[in-house]
Amino acid sequence: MGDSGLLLVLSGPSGVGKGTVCKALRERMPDLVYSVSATTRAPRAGEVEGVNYFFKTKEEFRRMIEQDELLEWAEYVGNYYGTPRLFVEEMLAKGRDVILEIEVQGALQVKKKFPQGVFLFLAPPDLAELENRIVGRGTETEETIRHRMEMARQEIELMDQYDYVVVNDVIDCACERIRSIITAEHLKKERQIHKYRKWLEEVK
Ligand SMILES: Nc1ncnc2c1ncn2[C@@H]1O[C@H](COP(=O)(O)OP(=O)(O)OP(=O)(O)O)[C@@H](O)[C@H]1O
Ligand SMILES: Nc1nc2c(ncn2[C@@H]2O[C@H](COP(=O)(O)O)[C@@H](O)[C@H]2O)c(=O)[nH]1
Repeated sequence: MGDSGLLLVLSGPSGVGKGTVCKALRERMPDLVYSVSATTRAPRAGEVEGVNYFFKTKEEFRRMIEQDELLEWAEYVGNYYGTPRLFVEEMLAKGRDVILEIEVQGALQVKKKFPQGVFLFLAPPDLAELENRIVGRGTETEETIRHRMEMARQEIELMDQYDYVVVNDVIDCACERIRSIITAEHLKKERQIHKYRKWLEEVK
């Protein structure tokens, strides 16, 4: 057992507010490292290469898969999304807490590879509010909104596979709930490390 950082996986349906809550959380917890994903989706207005995403062609993305450069990846509503593996591993090894903001198929892949991660499902107050948020963001076509809402219904069914469900009713409240979870997970980990060191001393 090393002193590596926590791997936090924030997941949930499109439009629930993962990006918004994650941004608020990072402002409150500046030491938290954000994992920038790779995607084949086209950049939205204002999105910056290397900040919001690493934008890739489908060929580039497939090459990343073949060369085992991704911790997880998924095809979501016609595009590929994935987490660059090396960056996450290096940051964790340095003892930094890393947060992934990813959809559900990818989160469940990470859970298989890295069960000691902390898996958080961000849930909407209800489906009508979820749809209001996706529509209100103004980034998707009607067709994509319909597809993302279909995905949301399937994703919500999987929420009991997560360690925590956090309702994003009010941004500040959701953010504080996640902050409390991170604090509690750190205390839990420190207690485990302490027990492990004590055991090592006893068997010396
Ligand atoms: N608690 C909240 N109350 C009201 N509106 C919210 C709340 N949280 C987020 N929003 C709004 O909902 C919209 C979607 O939020 P956001 O883009 O953060 O969702 P997301 O889960 O990251 O979506 P995606 O998975 O598609 O990237 C945004 O317009 C955001 O301002
Ligand atoms: N499995 C992964 N999902 C990811 C990753 N990065 C983002 N996402 C999720 O995809 C959908 C759509 O995102 P959008 O930016 O097009 O709205 C959303 O749920 C993101 O959280 C990733 O690396 N892996």
